[in-house]
Amino acid sequence: MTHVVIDGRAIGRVIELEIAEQVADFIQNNGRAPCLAAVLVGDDPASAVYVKNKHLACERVGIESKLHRLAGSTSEEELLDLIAMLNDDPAISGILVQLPLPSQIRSTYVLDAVHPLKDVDCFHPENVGLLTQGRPRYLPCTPHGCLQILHRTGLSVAGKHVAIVGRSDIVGRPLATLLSQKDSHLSPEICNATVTLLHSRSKNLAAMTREADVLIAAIGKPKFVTADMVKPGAIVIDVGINRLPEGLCGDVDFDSVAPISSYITPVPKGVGPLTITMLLQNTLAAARAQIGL
Ligand SMILES: Nc1nc(=O)c2c([nH]1)NC[C@@H]1CN(c3ccc(C(=O)N[C@@H](CCC(=O)O)C(=O)O)cc3)C=[N+]21
Repeated sequence: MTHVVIDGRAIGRVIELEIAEQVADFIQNNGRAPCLAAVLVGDDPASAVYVKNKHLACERVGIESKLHRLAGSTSEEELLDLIAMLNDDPAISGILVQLPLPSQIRSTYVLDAVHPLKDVDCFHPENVGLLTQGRPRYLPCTPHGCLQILHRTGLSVAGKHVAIVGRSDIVGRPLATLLSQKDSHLSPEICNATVTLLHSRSKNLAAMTREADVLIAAIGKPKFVTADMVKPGAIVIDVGINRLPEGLCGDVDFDSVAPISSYITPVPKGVGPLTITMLLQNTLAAARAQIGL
């Protein structure tokens, strides 16, 4: 079967052009640019790459970005103090606390402390609640990236069986919420899915993934999804980013799965770049929200 390898980087660049135009309008009307504050605690090399990619993406669309680098030994209280300062600073539109945080810091406490209007990750319970009720303030970046990939490739999930492997608060669960909702802000084709949310305790996992028209892998296990788990002709979206000695790889065994898929996202240059593009969109939305737009 012929399959299409979806170019997430190219889709991201198209959306960036749209965002750049809106950022230019915002600057013209308000005399200043939206500004993202990124907080990086410790020196995890992968986190450093992501934060740098986010900074470069902000530059491309005209969003300002300020990086706050804290030592790996930073206390929860010190981090909360910084967040309180960023919450109160009218020059800051959005706040991103890069995960994972060092073990002495309780992520939940810290993420709950970010002002809901500045919560560009959509991790705050108020924003998760709004999302769940179908009236989102912000969409979480990686799930939104997956929706955009489907939408901009002209694919549909309406009425189809979507299997998501992985129930994380950051990807799997919000994605299941969005895809199964009655309405979509993007298009009627990107909602109304029948969603199966699979996880480490699921029995007969492969039997269920094989039933899926759209299979989304977000479990953080390198090459977990193999050809025998995929229905021929399925759309396969790989959210995983794993660092192996031989390089980056996703949660899908690309070489065996690609030939039986109809559409598949690669790693890198699949969902990853879209995650960052959607962060830019949320930062612009946050800047607007703060001036009551
Ligand atoms: N508060 C918070 N928000 C996040 O959104 C968040 C986070 N913490 N912690 C880590 C994960 C992971 N994540 C990625 C972002 C960009 C790429 C990305 O740019 N990927 C490129 C390549 C990157 C590379 O070379 O490593 C690609 O797939 O082509 C990947 C993964 C955001 N996350």
